[in-house]
Amino acid sequence: MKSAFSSLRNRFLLALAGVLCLALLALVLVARYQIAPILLEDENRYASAELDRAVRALDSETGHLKRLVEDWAWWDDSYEFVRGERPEYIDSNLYGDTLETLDLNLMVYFSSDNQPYWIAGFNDDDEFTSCSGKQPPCNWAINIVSLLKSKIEGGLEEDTHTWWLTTPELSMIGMSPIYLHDDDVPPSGWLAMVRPLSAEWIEQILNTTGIDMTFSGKDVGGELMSDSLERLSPTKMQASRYLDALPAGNKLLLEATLPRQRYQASLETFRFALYWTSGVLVVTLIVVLVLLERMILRPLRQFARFTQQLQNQSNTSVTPVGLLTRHDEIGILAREFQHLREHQQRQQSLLLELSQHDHLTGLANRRLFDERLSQALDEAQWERGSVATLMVDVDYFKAYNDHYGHQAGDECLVALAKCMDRCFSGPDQLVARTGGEEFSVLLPRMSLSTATEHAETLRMAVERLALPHVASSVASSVTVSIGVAAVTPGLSRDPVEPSFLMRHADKALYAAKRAGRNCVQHSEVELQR
Ligand SMILES: Nc1nc2c(ncn2[C@@H]2O[C@H](COP(=O)(O)OP(=O)(O)OP(=O)(O)O)[C@@H](O)[C@H]2O)c(=O)[nH]1
Repeated sequence: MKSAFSSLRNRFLLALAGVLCLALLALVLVARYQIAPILLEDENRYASAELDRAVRALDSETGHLKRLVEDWAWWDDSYEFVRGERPEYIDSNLYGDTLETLDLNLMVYFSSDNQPYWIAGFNDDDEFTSCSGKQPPCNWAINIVSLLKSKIEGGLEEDTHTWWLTTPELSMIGMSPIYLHDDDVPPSGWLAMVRPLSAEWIEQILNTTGIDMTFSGKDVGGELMSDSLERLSPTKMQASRYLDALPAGNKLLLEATLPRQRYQASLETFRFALYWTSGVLVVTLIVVLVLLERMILRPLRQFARFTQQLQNQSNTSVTPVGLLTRHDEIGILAREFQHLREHQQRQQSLLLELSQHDHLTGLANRRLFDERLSQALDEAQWERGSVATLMVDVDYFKAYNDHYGHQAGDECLVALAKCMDRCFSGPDQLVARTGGEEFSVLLPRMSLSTATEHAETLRMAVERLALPHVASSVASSVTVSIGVAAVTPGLSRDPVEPSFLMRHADKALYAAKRAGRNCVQHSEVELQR
């Protein structure tokens, strides 16, 4: 688990996925708390506008009834009829066909003292009756007549009035004062017409408006009722409006079932945008990951592999060219790393040089001499060859220092070192400063006699240098004593140790010193066979 999160790619993927989820959550929250309320508010306005449209259609219907009732009420014959001056009016006008043609189920004439003068209409059994208001056959209309009478007595401000009626059946009422056509005389009574909201009438309204509506009467006890909207399903909603109606306390309830396609279409558009946005975000995530992999992670892994190679294998691994030639930050990192590595390699070689060489003469030091002697002995072991060594010591060097000074002593040592280097410049031959004024020479693949000859050559070469040494008891110039030893390791039962050979060379040097100095002595090496 820990290693999964230590991966840059996994962490980046996780971070991007988190950002993606947050973005989607933000979109959903915006949809829920910003867009959905706007869409619902828009739907409310749409429902209200549809109700207004339905009400305008109903107003148009009451307008028709108003004009109809005015036509009759402002007819001179009607005026004379309610005054009792035209009894033939009944037979000429008030019969069943007339009401059917006019879509009415009741006509009531009120006399000027607000008493029902004549009633014509269809009773509960749908039989046409026409009678004086006080006669029993018209008792079926008593309730509605008394309702209209109370309206007239309550004082009507306008000339013509329309109302909705809820009982005994849903109807609309139109009333008008009865006037004489062209004389400016007071009205003589009232004419009321009642038109039922028949199935045919409702169907016609539905066709005209295109709105699916139902009508019902409600006794709300005079309460103020406001519009309401109920969302029945994702595709349908029901908008309701209460219209003033008679008798008092009643309302005509208009319920319109409306489609929700506006809301659905907007929602669908938003969903579409949401899906596309999500898709684009996911594609962006994938593209970013691919770019991250190609531009950053892959070169970083290559870089990491290279540094592992440096640790595990060798220091000679080459920094991949692809990394060095990049122009971005990874390229800068690779180049800086390369510079650091080169600097480190230079420091390393310098340290190696310092650790293996003598700083005064530049010759190899004892450490390097011992290493190379050991290698030479190993090789000679397999090749069955011999290895020779010389030990060279400056004669009376203390006296030289005392006489010429330490600085001159140093210069003398440097001159001797150069001389020895010149004498032993063959392959694998090595001259080392192994002590203060003591030098050692490694001569691989060389016998004791040849090495002794070379030692003699060196001794004479030093003499030829003719470095003045007035404090010496052996000569007027600087001289050296040389001890020579050689061994053939292949002849030995056990491996020959470097110290073993050097002990013999030291022994020979000691012999040369005892022999009066400025001479060469060699030592025979006896091996355990
Ligand atoms: N100038 C100089 N002197 C050194 C250096 N290293 C050692 N010496 C001197 O070399 C001298 C060696 O003296 P000894 O060991 O007594 O040997 P010697 O005087 O040469 O006598 P024999 O070896 O017996 O001939 C000492 O005085 C050291 O101070 C060096 O790097 N520079």
